[in-house]
Amino acid sequence: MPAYKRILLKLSGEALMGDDAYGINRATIVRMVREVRQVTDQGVEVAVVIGGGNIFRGVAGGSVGMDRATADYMGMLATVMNSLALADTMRQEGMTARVMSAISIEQVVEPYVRPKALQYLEEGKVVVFAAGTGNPFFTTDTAAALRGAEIGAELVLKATKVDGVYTADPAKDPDAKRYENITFDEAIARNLQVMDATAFALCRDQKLPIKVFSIFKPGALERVVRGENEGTLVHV
Ligand SMILES: Nc1ncnc2c1ncn2[C@@H]1O[C@H](COP(=O)(O)OP(=O)(O)OP(=O)(O)O)[C@@H](O)[C@H]1O
Ligand SMILES: O=c1ccn([C@@H]2O[C@H](COP(=O)(O)O)[C@@H](O)[C@H]2O)c(=O)[nH]1
Repeated sequence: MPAYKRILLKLSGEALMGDDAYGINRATIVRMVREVRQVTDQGVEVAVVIGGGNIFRGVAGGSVGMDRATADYMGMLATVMNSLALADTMRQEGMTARVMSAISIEQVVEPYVRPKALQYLEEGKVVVFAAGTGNPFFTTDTAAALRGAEIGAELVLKATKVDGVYTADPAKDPDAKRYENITFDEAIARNLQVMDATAFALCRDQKLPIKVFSIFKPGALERVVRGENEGTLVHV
């Protein structure tokens, strides 16, 4: 039995690369979509925000010397590409998804209109929120917190490359220890980089809990949705 009726799933853009150096790995995106299908099949309403780190980030190497806002708009466009790929893969897997963009690009995807998004969710369609918040100097983690609050999600699920929140970046520090749960205040005070502080602060203020877990661990998403012990819970 699912423990939640409506969730906001933040999917790592970087994880989409799989073992490739760049872009979207076909087998990886199909695997991710099948994980999502396991929870939509149980009647859970799912909205998705996907990152753009597999293509472009405003603050990454490829943007050195660029105007920051311009680079950030490129990053937002990268998330539109990932959103289109995700929705199309969902279609191929027999699901119905709608992409809604925070920036105007109407020949490609429909604009984000909150009541329309709520209608799609009530109809059982997956809604993919593209282009982050629509503003430079933000991230898709903050977009996940924002849209999660707007649609009344009960939980934000951050599906990423690591299996929870650690005392330090586990990709860099082999001695890092994983938290089972941690408060927003502690995550912000310790400057834990798994999500940005803006996203943590927004979720804290809206009392919207976050689960951080690995997108590479088969069945982990379904276990989180069932309320089982998986990943790290960040809470008020
Ligand atoms: N304290 C920490 N605990 C867990 N992970 C951490 C921590 N500090 C840094 N990280 C790193 O943060 C990464 C997740 O953050 P980030 O949002 O950059 O990734 P993502 O979700 O894969 O990105 P995107 O969707 O932007 O492509 C992890 O892969 C991990 O290496
Ligand atoms: O609200 C937003 C969301 C994203 N951006 C830019 O896009 C890239 C990719 O997003 P990630 O969250 O890093 O995956 C990000 O680096 C920003 O450059 C944005 O400007 N505003």
